[in-house]
Amino acid sequence: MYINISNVNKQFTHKGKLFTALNNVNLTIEKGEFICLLGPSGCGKSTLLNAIAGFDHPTSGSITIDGKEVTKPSTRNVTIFQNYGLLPWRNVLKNVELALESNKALKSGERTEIARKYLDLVGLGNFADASPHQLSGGMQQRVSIARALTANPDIIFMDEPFGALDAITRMKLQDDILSIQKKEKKTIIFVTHDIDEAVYLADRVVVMTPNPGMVKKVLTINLGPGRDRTSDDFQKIRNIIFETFNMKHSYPIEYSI
Ligand SMILES: Nc1ncnc2c1ncn2[C@@H]1O[C@H](COP(=O)(O)OP(=O)(O)OP(=O)(O)O)[C@@H](O)[C@H]1O
Repeated sequence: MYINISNVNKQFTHKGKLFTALNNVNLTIEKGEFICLLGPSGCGKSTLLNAIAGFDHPTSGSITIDGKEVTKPSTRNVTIFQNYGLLPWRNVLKNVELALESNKALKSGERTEIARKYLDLVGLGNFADASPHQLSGGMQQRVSIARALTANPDIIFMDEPFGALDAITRMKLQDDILSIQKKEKKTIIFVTHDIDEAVYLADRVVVMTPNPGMVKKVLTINLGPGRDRTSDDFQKIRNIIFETFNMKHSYPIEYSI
């Protein structure tokens, strides 16, 4: 067991009222797993992600990574958000190099070499000199993925990273992150409210429901790599998740071109 989340509760006080954002969450995650935290708005996905990443603390319960209690964010891990987080005054390469600037053991040339390797990996080798504003949203998110990988993290936390992208770009980036995961074998914890995205990406989907935020079901997705969104098995898993949310579609989703 790599990450252990044990009896985690999180309460917030809002306008004098106590609100339970996470109710008795128990979950273990193995090294190298791709985990999707899936659920509707307000079910506590980001709250759970932030607690595992050390940005916030549970009200009670414990979270350990590699046997150590999480008390603050670790430089061993990185988080990718929806809004890319690139510095507009730096070119693409310098944005990626940012991940290595605190590592004083590296010479500037070495930093550049590592950053270029990951820019190539995300298919943006030819855009090293571009400014972030010259790139599309999908390309900007690829730069932030390259920057995250450059730091050689143990865990990559992703909070709805593709939420601002159009459907086609989103599918392309889903494929990119899967092939990167295959090459780099990182542990990825990925927040989404998109059922198809979760079933397409995850080794396991953690289905969460709101009021109070809790884990309703954990589904192991045994579809292997190269998943087909239109296959019967894919639709079956999708239906199980819809049922969990009590909103099962009785008709198959249509695909028309
Ligand atoms: N700092 C805070 N103070 C008060 N309430 C909070 C705070 N952070 C989160 N909440 C509440 O906790 C609940 C869970 O929030 P959270 O952001 O984790 O949900 P989510 O599932 O990630 O939703 P979304 O998909 O909309 O981002 C929400 O009802 C939210 O209003």
